Amino acid sequence: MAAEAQFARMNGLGNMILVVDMRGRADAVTPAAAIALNADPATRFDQIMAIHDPKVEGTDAFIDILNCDGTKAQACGNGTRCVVQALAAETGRKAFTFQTVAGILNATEHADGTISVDMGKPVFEWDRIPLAEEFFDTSRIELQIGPIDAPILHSPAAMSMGNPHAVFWVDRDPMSFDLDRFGPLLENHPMFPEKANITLAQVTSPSSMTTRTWERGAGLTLACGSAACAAGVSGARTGRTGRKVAVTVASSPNRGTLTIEWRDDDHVVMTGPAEWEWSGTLDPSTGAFRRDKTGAAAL
Ligand SMILES: N[C@H](CCC[C@H](N)C(=O)O)C(=O)O
Repeated sequence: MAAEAQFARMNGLGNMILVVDMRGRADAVTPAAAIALNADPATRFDQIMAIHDPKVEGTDAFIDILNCDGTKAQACGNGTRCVVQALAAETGRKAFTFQTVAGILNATEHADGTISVDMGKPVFEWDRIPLAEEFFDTSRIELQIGPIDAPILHSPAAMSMGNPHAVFWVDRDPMSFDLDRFGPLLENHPMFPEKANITLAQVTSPSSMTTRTWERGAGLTLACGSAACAAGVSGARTGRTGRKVAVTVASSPNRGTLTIEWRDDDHVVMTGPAEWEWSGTLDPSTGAFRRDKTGAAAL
């Protein structure tokens, strides 16, 4: 048993997030705790964002990210917005700098409550995504699913946003595809030695698209922020869209939208909402938890 840690159940466009306050202590949320928390309907989640004391000067915190199957993720856009909202509510500050295993992220809460996260630079080199095969141009890799002469999904754009992504272009609503069937096959395809997050994207105008994602380590989620970044960047990279797009996440409640801008300095900035649901305390080694009685937004 470990000392209890405060946590908040939050969401970003429906992407279910547990923000856990691990500051001032040396232990970590264990994979076993993640699996136990995910098994309880009250705390079922897509990602845990564990806030640790900063490890490098100039950052406010180190963020450890776990998927609901207990594996680690290098990036989580929706979860990062949740962390910003929780820390902004606690401190009154509006701007934060975080360290993750994927690098340093700057984030800001705006006056209207939306949050922008600089998700860093996209990575296109095949061996850094990583892919199992060498591709000079990863904006359209050879990979398909379905009958060989009439593939259902084919030629995705591959890239890393800190975590690996494949974006398949589709010409109808992404909700009309059996992503629960294709998702696991593609996530675990030998092309992706570290697996991949699989997104279907329908371009609806030069400045808008609709997406749906099968997440590595989490399956079908209501929304995935880093996938929206990957789709936005891939749209611009392949000439389908401009560098600023409204990404409607088809699977999210009310088909919510994230704004993705691939800036001229190569950084990708994601802007969208975060929502606090309730708070409690948990044991980060076992996942045993208690819900707070108070209704106030807090960690
Ligand atoms: N939901 C997250 C992505 C989690 C990524 C994770 N599934 C992985 O790369 O293993 C997001 O909003 O960006």
